[in-house]
Amino acid sequence: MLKYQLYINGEWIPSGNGRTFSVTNPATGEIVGEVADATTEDVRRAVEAAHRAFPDWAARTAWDRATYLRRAYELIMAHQDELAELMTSEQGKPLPEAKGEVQYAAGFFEWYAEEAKRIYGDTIPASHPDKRILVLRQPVGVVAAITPWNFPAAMITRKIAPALAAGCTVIVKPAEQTPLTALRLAELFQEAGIPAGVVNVVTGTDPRTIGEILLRDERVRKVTFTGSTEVGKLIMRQAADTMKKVSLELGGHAPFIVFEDADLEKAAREVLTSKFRNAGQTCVCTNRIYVHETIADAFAEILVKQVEQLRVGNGMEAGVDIGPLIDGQAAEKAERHVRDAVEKGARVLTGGHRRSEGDVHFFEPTVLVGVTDEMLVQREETFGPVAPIAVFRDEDEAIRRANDTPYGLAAYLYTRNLARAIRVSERLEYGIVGINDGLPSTVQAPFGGMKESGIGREGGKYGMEEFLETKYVSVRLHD
Ligand SMILES: NC(=O)c1ccc[n+]([C@@H]2O[C@H](COP(=O)([O-])OP(=O)(O)OC[C@H]3O[C@@H](n4cnc5c(N)ncnc54)[C@H](O)[C@@H]3O)[C@@H](O)[C@H]2O)c1
Ligand SMILES: O=C[C@H](O)CS(=O)(=O)O
Repeated sequence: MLKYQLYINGEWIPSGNGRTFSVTNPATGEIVGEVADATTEDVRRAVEAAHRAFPDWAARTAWDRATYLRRAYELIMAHQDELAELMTSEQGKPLPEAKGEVQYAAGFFEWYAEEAKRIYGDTIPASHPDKRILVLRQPVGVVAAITPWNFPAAMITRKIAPALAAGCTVIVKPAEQTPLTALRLAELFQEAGIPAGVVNVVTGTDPRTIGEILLRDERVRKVTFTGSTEVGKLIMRQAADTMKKVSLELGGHAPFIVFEDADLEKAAREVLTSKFRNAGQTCVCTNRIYVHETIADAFAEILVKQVEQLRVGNGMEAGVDIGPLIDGQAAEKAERHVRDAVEKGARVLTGGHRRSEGDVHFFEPTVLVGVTDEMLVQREETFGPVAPIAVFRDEDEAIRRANDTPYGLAAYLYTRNLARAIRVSERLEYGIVGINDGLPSTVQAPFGGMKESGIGREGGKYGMEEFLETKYVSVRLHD
């Protein structure tokens, strides 16, 4: 069983009170790790370490910082099999998905090792002959990064790679369900030679208190949070007291619109990819499927055939497509959404059953038809393997219903009509739109949401902006 301490100021140290907490495998219920349960003093020590390390790290050249990021990329890739198994053991996703996430996570270090060298400023023609105008881009400072359990590696590297590239230092607080991957990554950052205090990892069972300390400390100049909209709103309120910059990657409720001219087999494949990745536990998973009324029955039949090929089980086993849900609450929510839909008139074409034993919770991949917008599944993020199909009559109706949600993270549509694809993608109120593409996420593109799905973007050149301040320097030339 893996045992980890806190990683603060380049050292591995126990919690101030020696307390630890267990990490369990959601597929078996077995304890797979024991990690330190940080005290308030430990968190303050991490902030102090990041604060002290910042001036030197910020003063290094971008080329110097880039060498560390590149080495981190190479180390993550060299350990991808080990990291994938560790991830599956604590989060449950099938091993091939875990390996894909590790490669995706490493990709942010590869991308930002290059992007570090392209943090350009400006000179602006002055309106006064004796003045010169310079615009500098400088690192924000100490960053607090709070991350979720569903992507234990990528949600960390998508934040800290640009932060380090910009010259910031970071305190990472991973989810209590999946700290092992974060701590193994910290070992690799240490091996890459990233200086003490530049990256710090604190783990704990009291995220509210840890968050309050990080948000209250004026030395922390930026908080970047990925998680539920509810907690994101709290973080945003807390950040106001010391005017921290915020990046919030929050909940989603993605619609997938299948138009009457779609290739039904291909459209069903894209819906399947988007809906059932990580057992439906991704923020960009399709949550609502709107199918044109003329093709709804044929589409549902094809989707069911594809869904019934999916194998549910322990993600460590070859051939498993759907791993366990993270906990009993997740299984209860999926069950509640199916029950509510059926009570209000929906029909289950496949799946619909929870398989729970002790702390282990599986949920069959499920397809519902006859879904209407009054049902919970159409109003709340399911975060589970439930695919509800509703029908629509025309394009305007589909767009109106797709936009009728407080969320605005990802949306999808399938059509072979180019004009319609562009027209609809422009009218969808979402930060990410997939046209005939159920898996748009990639390191070089901006990832993020509108409305209550968040603020800011991660990935690509846009992700660097979140960790930079813009400084205007005016120079008067005196004789
Ligand atoms: N937009 C994205 O990129 C993205 C990515 C992954 C997950 N999510 C969203 O996250 C949710 C699921 O993840 P989750 O269950 O880990 O979310 P969560 O909000 O419960 O937890 C996220 C992180 O915040 C911490 N946290 C919890 N309460 C806190 C508090 N009061 N103060 C400070 N930190 C606190 C947790 O320990 C964890 O590290 C879903 O809604 C999903 O859509 C969004
Ligand atoms: O759950 C949210 C992640 O951002 C998923 S993705 O792999 O980036 O699409």
